[in-house]
Amino acid sequence: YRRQFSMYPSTEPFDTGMFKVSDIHSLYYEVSGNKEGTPVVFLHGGPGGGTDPTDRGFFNPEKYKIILFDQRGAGKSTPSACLEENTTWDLVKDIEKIREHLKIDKWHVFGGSWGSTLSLAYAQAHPDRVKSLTLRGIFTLRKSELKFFYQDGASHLFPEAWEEYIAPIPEAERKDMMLAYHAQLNSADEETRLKAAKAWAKWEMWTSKLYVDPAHIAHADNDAFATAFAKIENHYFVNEGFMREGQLFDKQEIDKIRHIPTAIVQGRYDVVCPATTAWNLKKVFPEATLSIVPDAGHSSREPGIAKLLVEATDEFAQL
Ligand SMILES: CNCC(=O)c1nnc(C(C)(C)C)o1
Repeated sequence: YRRQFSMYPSTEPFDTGMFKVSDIHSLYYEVSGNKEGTPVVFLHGGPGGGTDPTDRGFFNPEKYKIILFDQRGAGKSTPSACLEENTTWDLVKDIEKIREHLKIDKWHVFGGSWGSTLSLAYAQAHPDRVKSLTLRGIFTLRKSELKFFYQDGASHLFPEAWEEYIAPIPEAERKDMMLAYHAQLNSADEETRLKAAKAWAKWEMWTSKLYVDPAHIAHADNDAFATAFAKIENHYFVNEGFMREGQLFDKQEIDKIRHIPTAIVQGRYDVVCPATTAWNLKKVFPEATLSIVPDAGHSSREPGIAKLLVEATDEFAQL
């Protein structure tokens, strides 16, 4: 099955639930695959993107106990799109709370885009809990990365989509798009919030694949998804991920994880999280393997990216 489709079939979860992690937040989680298998936690992107049942397909269900959860305010977690007590470090604590709740000692960690950011932050905070790292579309929220995607960079490759992205923002405010969107995404006016959320989400869905995928773009038409995705992403980005610039590359941080078996998979034509960040990571973390997929953009569903991600998890399942 895998040889033909790269990814595994999604098997139904044998455990799902809502797990209270603070006075405000409860997280949706699910466990599928092999109850006695080696555990892996999937960290979704965005932030605020939420999980999809097909995300289980990156892992052999006969070998892995597969844990998916929706991060604070994302997907089925409640309250939806809530920005209170929602920072990188709250999420790192949540991952540990879920690990303890499920009585797991150590687990594999898998994350793409924002999920790669959170995977690195979690592993550097708790290296003794991480069996391996599978990372895709490396994103570390440095100013240059955010500027390229939201202010001046990807805009030169997708001019028609860029015009739609800037449309809700008055000309006078376009010199700082993230800040201008922050005002509209948090407006008291619901129509303003929703219009901005859809335009923000649509920009990312338009640019996530090498070949523009109308079905992917259609995700931005879902009010609840667009609102959570846009509000939470923008909140993290205007706060630069609640990290020092380049923190995840600091020598004392990287040295905590250089012993962990790590696979990096990066699309050559990823315009959301360009390859320069994956290259920067490889330079400070030479023990990690880096595969640059010649015919792929950002999405984990690009055929060349999905294939290498599954090859990595197949290999790590033996650890
Ligand atoms: C800048 N955000 C990139 C990211 O984490 C991301 N891009 N798409 C997603 C979803 C697939 C979760 C929608 O996440």
